[in-house]
Amino acid sequence: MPQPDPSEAPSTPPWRLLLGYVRPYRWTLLLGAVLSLLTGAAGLALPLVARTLIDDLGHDRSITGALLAMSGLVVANAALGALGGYVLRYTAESVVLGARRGLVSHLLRLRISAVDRSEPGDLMARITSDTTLLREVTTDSLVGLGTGGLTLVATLAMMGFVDPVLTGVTLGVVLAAGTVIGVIVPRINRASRRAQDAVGAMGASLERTLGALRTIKASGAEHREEQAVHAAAEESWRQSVRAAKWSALAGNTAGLSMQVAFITVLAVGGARVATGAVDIGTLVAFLLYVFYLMAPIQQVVGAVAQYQTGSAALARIEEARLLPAEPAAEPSPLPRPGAEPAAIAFQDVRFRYDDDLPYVHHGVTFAVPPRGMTAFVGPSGAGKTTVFSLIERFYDPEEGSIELDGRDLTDWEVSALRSAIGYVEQDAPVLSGSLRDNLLLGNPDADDGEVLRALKTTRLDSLVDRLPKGLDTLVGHRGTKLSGGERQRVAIARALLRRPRLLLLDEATSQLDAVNEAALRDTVADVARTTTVLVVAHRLSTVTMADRIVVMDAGRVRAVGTHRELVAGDPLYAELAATQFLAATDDGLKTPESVDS
Ligand SMILES: Nc1ncnc2c1ncn2[C@@H]1O[C@H](COP(=O)(O)OP(=O)(O)OP(=O)(O)O)[C@@H](O)[C@H]1O
Repeated sequence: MPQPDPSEAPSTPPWRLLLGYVRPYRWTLLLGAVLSLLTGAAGLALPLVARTLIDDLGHDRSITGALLAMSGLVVANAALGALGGYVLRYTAESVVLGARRGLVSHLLRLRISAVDRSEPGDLMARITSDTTLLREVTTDSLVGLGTGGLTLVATLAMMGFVDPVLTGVTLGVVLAAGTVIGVIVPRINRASRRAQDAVGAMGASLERTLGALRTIKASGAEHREEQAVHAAAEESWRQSVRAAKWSALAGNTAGLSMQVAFITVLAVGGARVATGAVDIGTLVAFLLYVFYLMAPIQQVVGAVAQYQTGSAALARIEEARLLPAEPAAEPSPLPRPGAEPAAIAFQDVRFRYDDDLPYVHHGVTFAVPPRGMTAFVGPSGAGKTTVFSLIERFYDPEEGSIELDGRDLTDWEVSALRSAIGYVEQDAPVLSGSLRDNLLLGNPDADDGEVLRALKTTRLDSLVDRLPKGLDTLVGHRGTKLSGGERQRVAIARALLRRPRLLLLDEATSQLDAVNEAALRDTVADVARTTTVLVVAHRLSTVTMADRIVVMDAGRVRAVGTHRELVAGDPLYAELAATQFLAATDDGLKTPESVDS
C-alpha cells in the first residue's frame, strides 16, 4: 500500500471525525432519532396498558378502552418506526455522499508526490468501500447508541418505578454482560481495520492487473496475479469473519444476559409474589419490561460493534484526506487567441523526488526565450522529463528558481500557470470515452472550427473521416482502440486546443512511420512559430529543426547550441546523434550516420 504513511495516521479520534461528517445533517438525524424514540415510547407504554387490561379483567371491568389504547399504540409504533427508519437512512446516505464528495475533491487535488506514494486501487477502495461503511455507522451506531441508550435508561427507570428490587437484580446481570462485551469490542475494531486494509490491497492488485492485462497475458502471469488478488480477497474474508465472530459473541452475550435476567427475575419475582411483596400484575409488567429491555440492549451492543467497523473505515478515509494536496482553486481562463508566447528559465535548480532518493537535478540552468523550439536531449535518466514536471509544478525544486515570464513559479497561482501550458506526456495518455471527450478535455469550450483546425494540424482529420461515428467514436480504456501514433496525435491536438503559450512535448520513444513522422514534425514547426515549444527529443528530425538544443547529462546541462554547433562541439551530443536518436525515415532527413559526416 502507499500507502498513506502510517506515521501520518489521523490523531483525531474517530468519533470526532464521525461528528464532523454528520454535522451538516444533524437536524435530519435528530428528527430520525426523535421518531425512533417515539417508536420506543409507544412500545414502552404497552406493558402499562397491559397491566390495566389484566386489572380490568380481574375486576370484571370492560377492557374495550385498554384494547383500543393497545391497538392505537401498536399502529403508532409501526407508523413512527417506518418514518423514522426512512429519515435515518436518508441521513446516512447523505453522510456517505458528503464523505465521498469531500474525499474525491481532495484526491483529485493530491500533490503528484503523494500520488507517487499511493496505490490508486487502494485510494479507490477508500472512496467506494470505506465510505459505504459510514452508512451503518451513522444509523446503527450513532442513532442506535442515542436512541437505544435513552430507551434503555427509560426502561430501567420504569422498571425501578415498578419494583426496585427486581431492577437491582436485572442491573447486576446487565453489568456483568457489559464487562464481557468491553473485552470483545477492541478485537472487532482490529479485525475490521485489517479487513478494510485487505480490501484496499485487493483494489490495488486489481488495478495493477486490469491496467496492464495485455502485458499480464503476454507474460503468462495470469496465474500469479490471480493468486495475489485472491490472497488479498481471502485476507479480507478472514478478517471480516473474525470481526463477525466477535460481533456475534458480543450480540449473544447481550442476548444471553437477557435470558439470564428473565429467569432470575422470574425466580426472585415468583418468591416476592409468594411472600406478598408484589402482586402478580406487577410481576407480569416487570417481566414485560425485561422483555422490552432486550431490544435497546441489542441496539446498544450492535451500535458499539458497528462503530468499531465504522471507526476503522473513518481512520482509513482520514488517512487519505491527510495526504498533501494542492489548494483548491477556481479554474483559470485559457490564454486568448494570439496571446504572447512564454519565456522560461531555470537557475541552479536542485531537485530530488524524495528525501531518501538521489538528486535528479544538480543545479540545472538554462533560459528559453519566447517563441521557437527548444529540444532537450541526453541519455536516458538524465532528468529531461523532470524538467517538464517542475515547470508544471508537479514538484517543487529544493534549491534554485524557475521563472515563467520572469516571474518565479511559486508566485504563480498553480491553475493560472497550468492554463498557460499545454503538456503532452511521453506515453500520451488517452482517457476512456469518445475522441471528442479527449480532445475537449483541456478546453471544453473549444468550438467546432478550433477542433477541426487541431485535427488538421495533427493530421487526424482523415482518421476521423474514416471512423463511422467520427468524433463520437469510443476510444476504449486508455485509448486502446487507437494506434500508438494516433494516441500521440490526439494528445497533441488536445494540448493545442488549449492555445498554450508554452507547449511541452515529451516525444514518444517509439518509431513512427514516415507519414506520421513528417506530420508531427510539420505540426511542431507550425506551433513553434507562434508559441514556445519545449521538446524532450528522441528523433533526429526533431533536433535538426530545433532552434536550440539543451544537452543534459546526469542532472546537469552540459551544452546548449544548434545541431550543427553541438555535433562539432560536444562529444556526448555527437555520439547521441550518431547512435541513439531514432532515425527519420522521411526522405527529407538524414540518417544518423550521415549527420556528423
Ligand atoms: N516519480 C519519480 N519518483 C522517483 N524517481 C523518479 C521519478 N520519476 C523519475 N525518477 C527518476 O529520476 C531520474 C530522471 O528521470 P527523467 O524521467 O527525468 O529522465 P529522462 O531524462 O526524461 O529519461 P528518458 O529519456 O528515459 O525518459 C531517473 O533516474 C528516474 O528513475
